[in-house]
Amino acid sequence: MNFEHSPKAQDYMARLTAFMNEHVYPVEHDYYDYLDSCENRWATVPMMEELKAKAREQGLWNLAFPGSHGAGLTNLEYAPLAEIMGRVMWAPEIFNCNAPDTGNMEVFMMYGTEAQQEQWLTPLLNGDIRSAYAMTEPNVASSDATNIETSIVRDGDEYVINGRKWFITGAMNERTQIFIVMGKSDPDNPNRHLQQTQILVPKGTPGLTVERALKTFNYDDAPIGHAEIVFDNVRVPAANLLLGEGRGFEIAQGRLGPGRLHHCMRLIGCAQRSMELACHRAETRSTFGKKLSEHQSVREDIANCFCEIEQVRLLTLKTADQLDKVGNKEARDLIAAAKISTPLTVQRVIDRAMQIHGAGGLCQDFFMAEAFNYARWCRQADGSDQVHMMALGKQLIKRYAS
Ligand SMILES: Cc1cc2nc3c(=O)[nH]c(=O)nc-3n(C[C@H](O)[C@H](O)[C@H](O)COP(=O)(O)OP(=O)(O)OC[C@H]3O[C@@H](n4cnc5c(N)ncnc54)[C@H](O)[C@@H]3O)c2cc1C
Repeated sequence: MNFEHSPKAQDYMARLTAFMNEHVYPVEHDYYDYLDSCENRWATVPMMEELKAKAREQGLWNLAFPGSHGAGLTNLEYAPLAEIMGRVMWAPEIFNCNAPDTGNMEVFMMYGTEAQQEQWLTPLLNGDIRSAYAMTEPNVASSDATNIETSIVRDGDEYVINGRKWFITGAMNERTQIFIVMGKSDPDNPNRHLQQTQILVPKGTPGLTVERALKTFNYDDAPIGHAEIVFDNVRVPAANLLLGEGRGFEIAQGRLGPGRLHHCMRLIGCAQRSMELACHRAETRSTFGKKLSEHQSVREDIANCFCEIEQVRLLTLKTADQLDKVGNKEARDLIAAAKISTPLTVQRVIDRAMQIHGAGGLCQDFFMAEAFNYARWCRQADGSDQVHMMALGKQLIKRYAS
């Protein structure tokens, strides 16, 4: 096993770190100040557009795609880069590497027609528009995609869509132009994995309403956001179908391999930065006659942070390597293991770092509180922990029981 990053990855890591040091960390809080003072929290943040232009100029753009659409990095090479971006909550978008757009771009790459790619993939790759992926519904347990109730019904040359979705990331943002919507076109099909269909709904289509922004632990994640949206007799041309009727489940499965792992990679960046901040804090404040860093329990907390970060980083790197070598399907056990372990572990690491910071660790002056929120919601987004455990456990029992 070679634990060294490739020369190409090392080159990108150095350039990305330099970019973060020069252009991102110094304005990290300005970004939030702008959002707090602007009139529309869902509008484009001018600073973001300036940073995107700089990143693109420096070739730090579309780093997530192994193929010809981006920098041509493997998943293994991308992992340390996503970790570096994950150190600032809003940084991935600067490099066009943010969720859910990377996952949605992959959907267009894998399943889009040429016309769909030209209309939606090209502007997404250019960072000119944003996109949303609409599957989860408030009225059914959406962990089980076969529960989805939104209907997609053919009517002549069109499809008619009716349903309600929530937690749709990106739907609040003014630049989001396209919704990839999962619904049922054949609810009575005895094969419950052939009931679903995915279809493209452009923003502004009559009957599509963004009703409200949802918050997690009171974070609205502006300007991206997570929204509740309604489809009321929304009509789109039949050409907006993705892949074909009844193939929605297949697309959902294909979409989530790398996307799930990208969250893990970014979360490791959150954890690493939290640990580093905790070390700094512990060294610079004192209680009961000695530095915090000299108290045994503080050293233990920091040591445990390190141990746990190493564990999930190695797991994530191994999973990325397997994704490159054997693909999504064959690497699914490791993807599940990383998806189960990383958010929970990172949550624990950040929690320790917050504690070492005292009351300050819980407030907006440090990035830990928002990062904790991110780790916590990653235990639901892209599938609840329990669903991944169910699938992984089933596979393992099948493999080892006989
Ligand atoms: C911030 C955020 C952003 C999101 N972004 C998007 C998005 O862009 N698009 C989108 O479509 N969705 C999005 N989601 C939704 C996410 O994908 C769903 O929340 C997730 O799939 C779970 O569905 P549910 O919320 O309906 O939970 P339910 O299906 O109601 O599950 C509730 C709980 O039941 C338990 N459970 C379920 N199955 C099992 C089992 N087999 N064994 C044991 N326990 C079980 C688990 O504890 C689970 O948490 C987002 C969620 C969050 C929090």
